[in-house]
Parts: sequence; C-alpha cells; structure tokens
Amino acid sequence: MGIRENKHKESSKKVKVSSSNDVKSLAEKIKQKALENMKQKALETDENDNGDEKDSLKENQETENEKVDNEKHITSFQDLDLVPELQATIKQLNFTKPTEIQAKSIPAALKGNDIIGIAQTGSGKTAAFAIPVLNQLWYDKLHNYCLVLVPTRELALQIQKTFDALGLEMGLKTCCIVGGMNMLEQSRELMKKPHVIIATPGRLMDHLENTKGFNLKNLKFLIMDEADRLLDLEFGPAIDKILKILPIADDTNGRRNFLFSATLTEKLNKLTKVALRNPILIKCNENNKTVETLVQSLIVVPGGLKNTILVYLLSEHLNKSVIIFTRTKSNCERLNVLLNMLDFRSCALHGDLSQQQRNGALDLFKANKRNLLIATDVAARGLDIPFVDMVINYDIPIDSKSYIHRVGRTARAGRSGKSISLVSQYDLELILRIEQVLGLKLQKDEINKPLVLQLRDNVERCNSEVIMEMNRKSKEKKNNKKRGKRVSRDDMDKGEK
Ligand SMILES: Nc1ncnc2c1ncn2[C@@H]1O[C@H](COP(=O)(O)OP(=O)(O)OP(=O)(O)O)[C@@H](O)[C@H]1O
Repeated sequence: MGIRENKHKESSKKVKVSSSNDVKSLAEKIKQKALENMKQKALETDENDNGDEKDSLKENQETENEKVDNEKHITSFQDLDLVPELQATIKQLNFTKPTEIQAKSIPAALKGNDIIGIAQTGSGKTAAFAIPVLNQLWYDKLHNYCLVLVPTRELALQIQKTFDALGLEMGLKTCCIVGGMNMLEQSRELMKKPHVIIATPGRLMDHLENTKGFNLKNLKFLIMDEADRLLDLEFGPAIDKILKILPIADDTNGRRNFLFSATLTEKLNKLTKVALRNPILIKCNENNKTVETLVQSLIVVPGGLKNTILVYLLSEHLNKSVIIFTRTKSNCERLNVLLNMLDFRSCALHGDLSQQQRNGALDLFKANKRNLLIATDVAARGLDIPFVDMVINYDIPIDSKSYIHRVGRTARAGRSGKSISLVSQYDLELILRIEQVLGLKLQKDEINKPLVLQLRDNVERCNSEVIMEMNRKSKEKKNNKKRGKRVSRDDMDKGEK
C-alpha cells in the first residue's frame, strides 16, 4: 500500500462530510487546489523556458544565423538544388515560394547540418524538414531512412500526408505508427520496409521491443516536430529509450537531427540528449510569439455564465469554422452534447475516444460537415486545417505554450484568424502570464448583456440535463472498468486531464 493511499485515508478521517453542500464545497476546494498546482507547474515551466540560462544556444545563434542570413536569400524553390521529382511535387502543391523558415533551413539542411528551427505556427515547418530529407533519400535509397517523432496521433497522420504528397514522384513509402490503431497491421506495414516512419513515441517503442525484424539501424534522419513537447517529462521514458536505440550522431555519415517547433526552448540541458552535432539554430521570430494576422481578444466571464457566453459567441458567428478548446475531456464531451442539444453542428476530439472516433471527428470538421470542433490539447499542436476562422479558449490553458499552439490553429500560412479566450476570476493570473510571454495585451471584447441574460435560463437548463446524462454514463463506464477493461500505455494521450 503506497504512501498516497495512507495520505488519502488521513484526509478522509480529518474532514467529516455531513451534507451534500459540504460535498460540493469539498469538490470545489479539491478542484481549485488541483488548478493551483497545475498553474504553479506551468509558471515554473514558463520561467525555465524564458529564463536567461548561461549555456543556451544564443552564442551559436548569432554566428550561425549570420551565416544563414549571409547566404544568398532564397526566394524561389528553383534556387534550391533539389531533384526534379521534388521540384515537380512542390509545384503541384502550389508552393510558389519558400516560407521564411524553409528559405533559411532547407539550404542549411542540404549542406548536411543539424537544424533547430523555431518559427510561428502555420509557417511551413513540415515541408522545411520533409524537403531536405526526401532530396537526400533520392540518392541514398534506403529503407527505415527517416524517423519523424510527434506528440499526437492526428499530427502523425497529417505529416504522413505531407510526405506522401512531396514524395509522390519518387516512389516514396511511408508508415504511420501511432497508438489506438491495429498493432498487427502496423507490423505488416513495417515489414514492407518504408523509407519514412512517422510515429508517436509510445507505440514506436512497442514495435521496437516486440515487432520481429523491425529495427532502425539504417536510420539517417531523426526529426522531432513539436520538439519541446516531446522533450517534456511525460514523454521522457519513451524518448530516452528510443534515443538509446538509434544509431549515434557522429561526425562521419552518422544520424542527422532536425528539431522544430513554434515554442522551442534553446536550453542545452533539454536538447543534449538528442546528441545534436553543431546544430544551426534558425529562428524566424522571437520564441513564443503568435502571428501578426491573428486578432486575439478575451471576454471576462462573470460566474456561472461561461456556457451562455459561449452559446452567445457561436450565435454571433453562426456557420463560422471554430475550434473550441477545453482543459478536460469531460468539459469537451459535455460541451459537445450541450451544443448539439442546442442545434449547433459540433463534434468532439479528445483522448477518451477511440482513434476511429477521433479520425471521424477530424474528417467531419475538415469536410465542414461540422463547423464546430470541441477539443482538448490533443488537438492544440500541429493540426493544419486551412479554413479555421476562429479559436475559442473555453478554458484558459495552464501554460503560455499551449495558448500559442491552440490559437495557432487559425491564421495559418498568411491567412487571417481570430481567437477569443473566456476568462473567469480564477484565470486572471494565467492570462497576465500569457500576455507577458506574448509581449502584448489582449483586447477586451464587450458582450450584449441583455441578450446573454435572455439565453441563460435555456442554456443552463440544457446543461443540467447534460450533466445528469453524463453522470449516468460515467457510472456505466466505472462498472465496465470493474469488469476488467484495461487501458494500455499508448491509449492515453499525454497531457490530457
Ligand atoms: N512554401 C509554401 N507556400 C504555400 N503554402 C505552404 C508552403 N509551405 C507550407 N505551406 C502550407 O502552410 C500550411 C501550414 O504548414 P505546416 O502545417 O507545415 O505549418 P507549421 O509551421 O508546421 O505549423 P504548426 O507550428 O502549427 O505545426 C500547410 O497547409 C502547408 O501546406
């Protein structure tokens, strides 16, 4: 019996709970305590990533960036020494000119350098790492040649599509190795000797340990997209095991490494485990900054009006394509049921759904069969859905990085976009922190109070019905669990509450 259970026993002895009101207030206290702990952790993370650590890569950045900047500035993909098959697919994708991160990082990568790339959300980082890999693959023609590690399943599937599109004229074989999908089918795909493997760490580890004949001895490129997220604690054990198995990155023709993100820390202590070789740090904007085409605002939400204000906002932006982020899976599920009850076209995306349900929700949203996607942070990073008009933070994220990635789902590739954050009395400290990291003040939107008050009774009545229905379902689920339903390591998405 662990210490945690004894502590639990002590606390239940101390607090004598006599009435249902006491239960409610105790539950509220526990929730607030958990939120405070998460905020504290987020503040430490922010401080650590934005502190001035002496051994950061800054020195390297000035020299290398100067070197990169002094290069003849690439203004067209024709300026790059790429094989014709790649030039052809770049043209088919209507990539008329390289984005800034591509113009700076591709020449450096073609020269054989390791790359640390920091650029805003929606700025083309995927093609920035895929193009140099595919160009070199054309000459090397090896299987299990490139491994792309990403933190979420949906991002892995999306990056596979980008590689497939760019590699169309090269006979490229890719394989996506993520949790929640059939292990046996994936083993069969791996036996077909793909050139590029896109994977989430947990499931990749499962295959490295259990799939006969699968290894990464040939690996020439390791890519970590959303690298700062992959280097977070939750992924630590799997990432460490994978890095130990990979061929070492030595100065001969060893493994090359590309790390990309919009919020990448430059702290050596986090990056050294990747064994980068004199990486070139390419920063296309100050770290942790959002794009200029994004209009960001907040609404201060009086107690008990958050659901109503959300409904009011969605009514004001009817038929707009909107992603609504929640902090927890239960809020995600509850809002989805509530909004459908109020005749909105929404779907939910979170880690408790099967991978099939998650892919289905994303497909419905991408096909605009649902114009509202309600999601936890499993959808915060990397997802590239070109026409998202607006992002709403129903719950404020507990750290500024999550905020940057969430609002980065709109205003992509130079398009404009809008984000609105619903700020309750508990969130003021978080919002101040986010404004400090962004270096800007979020404008405050006013609401039509009489209209909101008109909506409130109906919204809250529906919400109570939804909560009762969800409580019934969760009791059912608990009974299922008692009958032995096991959740495996890769069934859970990291960082979801
Ligand atoms: N050179 C280009 N010209 C036009 N569009 C491009 C170019 N490069 C990429 N794109 C498009 O820009 C969009 C965003 O690209 P991508 O998803 O790679 O951005 P990102 O920087 O990885 O974003 P995030 O930080 O959110 O992961 C995609 O739709 C992609 O097809």
